[in-house]
Amino acid sequence: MTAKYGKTFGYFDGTLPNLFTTDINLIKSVFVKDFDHFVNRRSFEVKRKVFRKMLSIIQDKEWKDVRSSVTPVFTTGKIKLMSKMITECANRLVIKFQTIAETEGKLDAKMQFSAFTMDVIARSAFGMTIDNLGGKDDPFMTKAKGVFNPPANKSALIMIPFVFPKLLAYAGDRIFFPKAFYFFIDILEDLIKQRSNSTEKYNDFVEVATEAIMEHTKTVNGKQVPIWNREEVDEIVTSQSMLFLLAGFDTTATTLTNSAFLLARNPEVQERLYEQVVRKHEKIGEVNHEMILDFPYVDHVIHEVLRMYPPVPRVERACNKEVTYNGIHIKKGVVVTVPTFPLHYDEEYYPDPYRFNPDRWDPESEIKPSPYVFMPFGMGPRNCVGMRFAMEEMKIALCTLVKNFRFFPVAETPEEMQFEDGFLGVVQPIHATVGIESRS
Ligand code: HEM
Repeated sequence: MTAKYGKTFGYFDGTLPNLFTTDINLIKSVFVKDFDHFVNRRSFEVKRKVFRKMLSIIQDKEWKDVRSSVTPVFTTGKIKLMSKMITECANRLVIKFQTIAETEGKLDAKMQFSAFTMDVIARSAFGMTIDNLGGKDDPFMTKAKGVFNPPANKSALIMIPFVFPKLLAYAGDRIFFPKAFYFFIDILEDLIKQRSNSTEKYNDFVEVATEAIMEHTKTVNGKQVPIWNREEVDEIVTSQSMLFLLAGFDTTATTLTNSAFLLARNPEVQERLYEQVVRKHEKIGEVNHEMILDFPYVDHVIHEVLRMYPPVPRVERACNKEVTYNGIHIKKGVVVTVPTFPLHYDEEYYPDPYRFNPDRWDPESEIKPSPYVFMPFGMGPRNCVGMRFAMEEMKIALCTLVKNFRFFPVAETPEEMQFEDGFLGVVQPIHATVGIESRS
């Protein structure tokens, strides 16, 4: 579409006017400079308990209050605490991959990385350690499939609430919130009840988020009082933990899958990363938070994976106050959408865009892209709140795996990554099988 109509053009999503753009100046204005005109995404009428409080759905002042309460969960200090648990999960993954390397010699990357990210989320958001994750009868994975890849995603009907958002409260409710959700919500509600009677320290998302949200105060008659009562705090924490699962599971699993694929297809990048991991490991002694702290090459590799295969194909903002840019008048109610694939493959911003080239992210590089045209995590004050956690998780997982294993293409590995059809959600890689051998 961008090749045919240019960087900015309009169309209707049903009744909803939508302005598509990959124009750097328009992106900068909408997502950063004039954020107060574009605070929300398109609005859905969600009435269900828990879902109605999710950060991605709530709007305006309520969004600002919850966002500023959840943000402290992802500060460096808190991430450092949670990173110990990520390292443990990555070490468990090594044991599993060792068996796979010795027996099958190839990896169903999407399945294995889904089990890994579920392990991390189960521990950090659900306070649980699960044995046999990724096993055939593991309920966490079975229910997660019901949530992430519902059969309805293959039907255009799932677009109804997007095209007619006011209908979500009625028509789309069942499609969007399948029963599998309640498996996770029940676990969270039980966990929060148990925790309220305990003094133990857990250092996980539920604990850190509860503390941060309870600390959030407002001024009433010159006094500081909590914004939310205990019941509201519990609902907000349950919502954000569910959203953690929704927003953090498939996106991270997909990016790790795409990384294994791109490393298998680009052995020179993989070897360079391996050599640098080994050197760092000799200094620090293990793959952990300290090791990945000042490690630019692993950053560049993951940036390039996210550029080539951004898991979220569209990022949007709804205009709440009209504004005009260079003759383009944007009225209240218009949705501005950035399609991430066309943006990340625009030759003006990324020379030789089909080449996997982590060096383009080197600060010394002549072709280093502008931050305003890189949107795997969205942009501006409403960008992905879990970005730092996701980067920590992916860096620890990649460094741990590259240190222990070598990925390579096998007969099933496609020349180029193929993606599933679907109307919503994360861009799903298919045929993501890669060969794996142990380095020891
Ligand atoms: C590779 C991993 C991930 C990718 C590519 C990703 C991508 C995105 C994108 C594109 C958005 C929309 C941003 C915008 O509109 O500007 C978003 C929002 C969000 N993400 Fe992520 N995400 C990832 C991991 C995570 C994780 C691990 C968490 C939770 C810990 C998370 C929580 C959220 C939340 C809560 C929002 C809504 C933010 C708001 O509306 O204020 N994401 N993410």
